[in-house]
Amino acid sequence: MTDPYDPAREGAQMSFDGRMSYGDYLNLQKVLDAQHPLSDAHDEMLFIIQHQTSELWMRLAIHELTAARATLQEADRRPAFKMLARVSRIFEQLNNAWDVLRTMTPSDYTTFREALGQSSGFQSHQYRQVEFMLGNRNIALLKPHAHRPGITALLTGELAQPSLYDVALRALNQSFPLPDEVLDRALEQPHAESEAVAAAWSKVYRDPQTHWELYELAEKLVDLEDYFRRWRFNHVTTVERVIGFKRGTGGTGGISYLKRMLDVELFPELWHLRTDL
Ligand code: HEM
Ligand SMILES: N[C@@H](CC(=O)c1ccccc1NC=O)C(=O)O
Repeated sequence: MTDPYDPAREGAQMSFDGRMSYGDYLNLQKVLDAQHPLSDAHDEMLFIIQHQTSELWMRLAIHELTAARATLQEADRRPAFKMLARVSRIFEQLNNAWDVLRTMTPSDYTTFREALGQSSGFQSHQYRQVEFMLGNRNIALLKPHAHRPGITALLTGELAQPSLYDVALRALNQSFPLPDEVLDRALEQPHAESEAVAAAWSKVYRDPQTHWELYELAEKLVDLEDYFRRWRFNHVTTVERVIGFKRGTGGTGGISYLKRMLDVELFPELWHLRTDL
């Protein structure tokens, strides 16, 4: 009989007493100890993990968007493109994750929906931060966080900073001067569509060779919004599939609210210029 294969013979480290191991580095004890279903429903674990993993990916998206926004204000903007491409891939990842959640039927969900009380993704502060960073700003949506001063400060701080699109427009302004009302807008509000901005981006798209960096930036933004729209669509479709037209636990009309959000345009000029090219 041969001895069982032992990776230690070729040097695998097998002793972690006093040495940092995989779980230590990743703080797995904390992460894997954070799932506490409130009911006996089998599918509640799926529901919790689906949301927790989404929040982790959003954490990375915020990290990347923060760095991309800073980099777009530097002399060499190109490293930002890689970060923006990564954010699109994160949304692709979140989009694919709906396939797992879709295995939960309305019958499965109703077994634990009541346990959720009035909690809802509507109160996700990371999601709200992503929306605010991308420029979909609305001070009314700070209210669910009023009881958490730290989070309110974070979101209010976000509304005081230029959005990703604002910094892109400042870059555009260096080649095609834009009106003051575009550059000095009230930051806590969403960007208002502007003909001057559309005209400037159109010039970029009519001569990409000359304006390659702006062209690349514009396409990275369109790509990002494209994936973000798919997330919204997957969400509303899953919601209709699972709860139909019931009101949301967060108190909104449910499908009616989410359908309204499908109309949001983050970078309107970049979509509208295409008709006239
Ligand atoms: C069965 C699954 C789900 C159902 C039935 C559902 C339902 C809803 C409903 C009805 C709303 C509207 C707000 C309200 O509650 O009144 C909402 C908002 C929201 N949900 Fe979900 N959701 C589901 C899964 C998810 C997942 C997996 C995420 C990922 C994090 C998520 C994130 C959000 C966010 C961020 C909002 C706020 C959207 C906005 O303000 O534009 N939801 N959801
Ligand atoms: N709004 C959902 C509940 C829900 O989906 C939810 C509840 C708690 C934590 C995250 C959730 N996900 C998205 O809204 C509902 O009305 O059933």
